Amino acid sequence: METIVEARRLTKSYGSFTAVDNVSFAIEPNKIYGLLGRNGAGKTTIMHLITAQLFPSSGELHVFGEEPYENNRVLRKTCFIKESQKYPDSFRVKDVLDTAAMLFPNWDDDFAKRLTADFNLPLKRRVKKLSRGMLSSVGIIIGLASRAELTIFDEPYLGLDAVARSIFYERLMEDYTEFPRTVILSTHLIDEVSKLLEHVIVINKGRILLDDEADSLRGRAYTVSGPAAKIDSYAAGKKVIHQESLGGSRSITIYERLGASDQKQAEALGLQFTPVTIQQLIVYLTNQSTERKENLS
Ligand SMILES: Nc1ncnc2c1ncn2[C@@H]1O[C@H](COP(=O)(O)OP(=O)(O)OP(=O)(O)O)[C@@H](O)[C@H]1O
Repeated sequence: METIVEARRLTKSYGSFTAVDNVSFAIEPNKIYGLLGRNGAGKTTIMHLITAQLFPSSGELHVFGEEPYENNRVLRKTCFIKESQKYPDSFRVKDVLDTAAMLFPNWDDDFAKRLTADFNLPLKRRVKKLSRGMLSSVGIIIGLASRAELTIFDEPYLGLDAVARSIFYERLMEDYTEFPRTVILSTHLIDEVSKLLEHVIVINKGRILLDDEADSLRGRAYTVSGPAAKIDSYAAGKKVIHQESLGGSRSITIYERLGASDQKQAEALGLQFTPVTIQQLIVYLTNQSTERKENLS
């Protein structure tokens, strides 16, 4: 099957500021991607490039094998749900859903109705009278019921409570299992979504910091803790990406897979291991690259 998005040396500058800097990546079909990174990293800019709302300054971008600009073949297969989507003032929830039904060829009206009930959305209420969280659920319903081959959610849940967010994750997983498609999810709630993600792309200051399968990232680093002197001797020659000390104890996170000989060495020293979540890994790596750049400048 064809690659859904292919970016080669993609760059987007705003005046003298480069928001997306020479990035290359591929989005494969029928996978859920996490597009992650700190505020201002360049995630939304990348999503706007993919959905033809921005032109690249340089580099190549193909979506469904074609350039996306003013290309209806590409755009009708794509659904982009953004944080603060605006709807016409006169529209009721029903009008918004009816309009979406006309735009997306794979739209499932029954599914949209079930989701509307799940999120307790009043179909007849004017959109401008909805609460912040309700407005977010309108976007989520459109993103799910569109069943677009490429569905992109950019921080879709401003104001959405924890129950509604978990409904979103459950419905996404159920529907994706039955109707596989490509989903890009950009969020800061990494722990919450990490079970859904199959592939993770981390952007940092406009560049790609990580681009890997989620399963592979799960074992990529580990934390080891114990008395400071023993930890220091264990850390020698290893790539430490984070450390914390409290009294005479120290805990360090090592950016390596835990090999059998490391495990033996740590056990001989009486040290304790804990796994590192994807969220922790990203926090440590993005902090580290910020610190490194600040030290160099
Ligand atoms: N139209 C614009 N003109 C100038 N700079 C811009 C413009 N749009 C975005 N930027 C800058 O580009 C950088 C990347 O912004 P972008 O919105 O892509 O980040 P993001 O990763 O989506 O951040 P967040 O997680 O906060 O939404 C930021 O420094 C932002 O200020």
